[in-house]
Amino acid sequence: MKLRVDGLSVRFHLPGAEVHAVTDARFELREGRCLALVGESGCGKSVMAHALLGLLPGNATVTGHAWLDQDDALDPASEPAGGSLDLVAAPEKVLARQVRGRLVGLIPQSPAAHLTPVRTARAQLAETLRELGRTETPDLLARRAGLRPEDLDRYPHQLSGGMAQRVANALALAGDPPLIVADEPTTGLDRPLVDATMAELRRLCDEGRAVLVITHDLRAAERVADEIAVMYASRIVELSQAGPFFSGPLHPYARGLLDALPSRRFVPVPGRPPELTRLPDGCAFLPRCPLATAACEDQPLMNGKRVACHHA
Ligand SMILES: Nc1ncnc2c1ncn2[C@@H]1O[C@H](COP(=O)(O)OP(=O)(O)OP(=O)(O)O)[C@@H](O)[C@H]1O
Ligand code: NI
Repeated sequence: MKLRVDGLSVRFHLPGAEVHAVTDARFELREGRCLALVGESGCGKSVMAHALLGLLPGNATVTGHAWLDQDDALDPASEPAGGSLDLVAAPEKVLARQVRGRLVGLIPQSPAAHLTPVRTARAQLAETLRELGRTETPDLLARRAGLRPEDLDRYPHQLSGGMAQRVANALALAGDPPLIVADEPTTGLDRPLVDATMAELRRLCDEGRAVLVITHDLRAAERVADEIAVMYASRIVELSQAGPFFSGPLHPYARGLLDALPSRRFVPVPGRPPELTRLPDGCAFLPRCPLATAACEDQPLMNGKRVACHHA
């Protein structure tokens, strides 16, 4: 299994404005690997994830491709067997019946908010298993996710943050999908739970799944990721192996993000990102960039390199 995102763009149409939420994203992610997508709030991370699952609202236009190559999927019986499926072009029927939960599992941004308040965790797991045509019991699924059977008798408001996270993980894994997308899986969790969640994602990866984790917690990303994609104002501006990235980020924005960490210089990137309704023709980071020159009025592109910057 391999995900190949190729020229993916998302625009939202609003009265009198167009939001450039994702622009020309390109990356690959294969089984056994974890890619962390990092960047400030509002840069387009969740929109990218939702585009892969066909979960965007009606005012969105998605262009480009997101190929899911399934030649060696975890479960060879999964439909459609073999071949490639373009998640962007796939009709909703295919996404609903074959993709969501079966090929791509989503661990949503706030797990508790995605659980139905009036039903126990067990009832929700049972329903998801039934929909996916799986024969495992909710208890087995829960045990794999680190929950005790008695936890499943609880309603969402009776679950701690960590337990709600585990229920969300169990739901995302119910259909044994080869690709997991985790959108800010550690929001609101304390440090030990962040570390436990990251260790769990790493385990899913080491079992042979592909994991795309979205986070603005670089320390968490460092613990789990093989590769890092840095997003700024709708574009991926650096795409690198994790080791070289953390020892020497190339994009001035990526350097700024790392310098902002308490364990490093603890100096935030000055200024604010631009509005996605009014992006400049050139480099969107120009007004905040210590390296900017007149050359930056031309949009820097990755063109197969690690970084989109005229000066890095
Ligand atoms: N339905 C929509 N209509 C219009 N604009 C939208 C819609 N959904 C998202 N956006 C805009 O798309 C941009 C990207 O949002 P997104 O949720 O992907 O950010 P993010 O990087 O995930 O941020 P965060 O870290 O805060 O979750 C934002 O400017 C947001 O306002
Ligand atoms: Ni988000």
